[in-house]
Amino acid sequence: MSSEITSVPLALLRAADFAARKHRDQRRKDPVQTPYINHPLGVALLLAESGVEDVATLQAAVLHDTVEDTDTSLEEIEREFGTLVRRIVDECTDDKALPKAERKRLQIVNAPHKSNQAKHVKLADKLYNLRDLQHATPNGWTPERVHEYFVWARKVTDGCRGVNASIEQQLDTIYAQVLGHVAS
Ligand SMILES: Nc1nc2c(ncn2[C@@H]2O[C@H](COP(=O)(O)OP(=O)(O)O)[C@@H](OP(=O)(O)OP(=O)(O)O)[C@H]2O)c(=O)[nH]1
Ligand SMILES: [Mn+2]
Repeated sequence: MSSEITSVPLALLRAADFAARKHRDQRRKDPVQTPYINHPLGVALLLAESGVEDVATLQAAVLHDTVEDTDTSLEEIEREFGTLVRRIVDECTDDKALPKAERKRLQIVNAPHKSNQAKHVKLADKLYNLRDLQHATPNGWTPERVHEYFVWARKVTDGCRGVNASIEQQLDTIYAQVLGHVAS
């Protein structure tokens, strides 16, 4: 299926349908328990609004949390969407078997070595989550935890710089608002 020539709308809607089914029982951590699917769709929308037209990148954005947060395997992603989308999703997937602090550290260390496409997805993922944090505090998060997420996200996105001026500008605006100075 993945090797068939397909239309852009079909490719994107297949990814959206797949992700919606995989995330169907999940909610965001905000007080109103927004459906989880709003997040990956919003990440892909941020990319499209920032001029990204690469279909594999947009599909990977829609699918980026399926392997990390649902029963989806990378083999399944490859079967449905091909090897390129699989690679990008893989690059955006934390190893949940590792302790949380190690996962967070590895995101900072590994960011500069990721592909251009994965850097796009990671930048938009963080932008979406930081905007969420500005609108509502996730259930159970202290102000310190929220602040730490901003500080950590900046370190990850610093390692992804140089791929999309629009998203990086939007991130800098948030960092200036919240952390008081822009990234160098
Ligand atoms: N800001 C915010 N985040 C929420 C909300 N609901 C779910 N999340 C998710 O929580 C993750 C960030 O929370 P953490 O405590 O740092 O990470 P963890 O859930 O993976 O342990 C993000 O995962 P992620 O997308 O995989 O990204 P990341 O862990 O790589 O940052 C984000 O998508 C919400 O209401 N607001
Ligand atoms: Mn995400």
